[in-house]
Amino acid sequence: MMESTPIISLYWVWPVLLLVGYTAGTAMSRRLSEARCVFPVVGKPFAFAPRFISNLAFAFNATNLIQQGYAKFKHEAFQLIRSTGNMIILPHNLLEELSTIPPTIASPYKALEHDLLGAYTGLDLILESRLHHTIVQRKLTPRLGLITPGLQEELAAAFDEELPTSEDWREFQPYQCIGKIAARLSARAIVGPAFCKDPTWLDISFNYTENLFRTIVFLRMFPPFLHSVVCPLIPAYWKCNYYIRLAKQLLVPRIRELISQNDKGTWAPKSTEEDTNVLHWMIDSVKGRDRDPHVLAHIEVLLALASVHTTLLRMVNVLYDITASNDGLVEELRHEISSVAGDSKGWDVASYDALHKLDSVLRESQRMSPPTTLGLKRFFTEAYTFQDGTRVPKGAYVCLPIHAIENDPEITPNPEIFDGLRSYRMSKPMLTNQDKNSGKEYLFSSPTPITLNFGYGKSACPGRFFASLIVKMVFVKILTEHDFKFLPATGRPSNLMVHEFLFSSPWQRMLLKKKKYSACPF
Ligand code: HEM
Repeated sequence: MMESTPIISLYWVWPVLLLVGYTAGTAMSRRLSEARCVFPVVGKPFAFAPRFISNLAFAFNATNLIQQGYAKFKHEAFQLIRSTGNMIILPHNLLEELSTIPPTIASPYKALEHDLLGAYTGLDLILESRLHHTIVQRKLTPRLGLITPGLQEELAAAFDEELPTSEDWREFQPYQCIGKIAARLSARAIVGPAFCKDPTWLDISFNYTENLFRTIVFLRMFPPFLHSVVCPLIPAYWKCNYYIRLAKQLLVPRIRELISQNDKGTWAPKSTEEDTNVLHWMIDSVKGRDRDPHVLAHIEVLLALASVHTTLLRMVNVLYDITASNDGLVEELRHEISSVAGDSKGWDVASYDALHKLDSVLRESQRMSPPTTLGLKRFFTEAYTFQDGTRVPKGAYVCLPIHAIENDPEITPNPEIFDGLRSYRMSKPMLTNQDKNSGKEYLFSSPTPITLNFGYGKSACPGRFFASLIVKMVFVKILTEHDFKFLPATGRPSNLMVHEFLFSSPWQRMLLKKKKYSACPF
């Protein structure tokens, strides 16, 4: 399912394009962005470094540059340079105000579309349709209890098919195996049982994202005015478009059929296993321009983009983090699962909510290995002056250094140490409280002023509750049915950092064996 693509096929073209692009781009874009902002620039390797050198420095060293900027300008804004324009990095104290500026002025989705080069990757649909957001927020999240049994069934089948089942130690590649499991879990919720085992859908839902990131990582090496020239030369770009076409071929006939039945009043989703999925809810609720089978199929691909690799990254990192911790954490998590299972009559969505220690591990893992080191990304469609006088010009791309904030020793003591039960210890005194919301601010799925990986405020990730559920599901299963360890003489692999993104090595191997007796509660 997961192929590796050589990004560069016409190797001689690249040096020529780089040279032409950078010569022109340096002059143009410096004039465009630096002149408009008064904020200090961080990340120039030397005083008169041309823009392309600063862009390369950002591509290969972004995390350190952001950290340096944060250390130097903690309470004021600064700029970082990348090929697609300068970024204004705001100080933490502007978080509350930034998160309440209406999207018509500070747009999160224009920033996302800009980041993921929407015109080339198909992501520009999010500027026209917000259905992917509303459907997750209004339909999927309130129905997590309803879909939990189906997800558990899918997970059990995926474990049997994708992980080694031997009771002796066997090598496996966590990214590859868990990638397939994450794709199947997301598929069960997004496209439902009719398509969730379909190899074509699983291929699309995994490889569209892989190729999207290959395209943007490569394209961002070039100034924007060269993107339309460079793009057709990148195989990953063709693949992105191919996967969107393939998704339409696969899903459109079924969507068309259901829309027609829905229009005639002969079909509406019931509470059956078959109908409990995002695709069916969308068809039933969508109106106007979005009621187009091609748009709906495209939105399905965007939902796979939003959910598969984000949850995969968390699953793989949690596995590495708990394997690396030699303080009895794994046993403590197993004990928590068995005591929650023992205390409750059945195993349902509430049981996952009761796994406070596991929740704390997820949150700590995301603090140390987030998907991106920058967050609260906003594109300003008009100039704006913050209450403290910080002025952002029209057309500015603005964000917060969330990884630096969360790992600031003044906010998180000993931030370099993975302390799986850090949040659990803070929430524990409140857990006995009768108030259901008590301790909620320490949850993995709760954005707070110091935990910003899901965003913050109204535009925070609507899929975070689903993400929390399926990551916990995977760990309940793996902890109760398997033992795992690193290969001899190896340890926790480092994260791969490119631009502001953190990736996980796809080739890493570990050892896994199935326990003789399963204590899995589902
Ligand atoms: C650990 C996993 C995940 C992380 C870290 C994550 C993170 C984020 C972040 C940072 C945003 C942008 C928030 C902002 O604008 O400030 C976002 C948006 C979003 N996420 Fe997630 N997410 C995760 C999982 C999911 C899942 C599983 C789904 C779907 C079921 C999902 C669906 C979305 C959608 C629909 C948006 C809105 C995009 C837009 O505005 O166009 N996410 N997510």
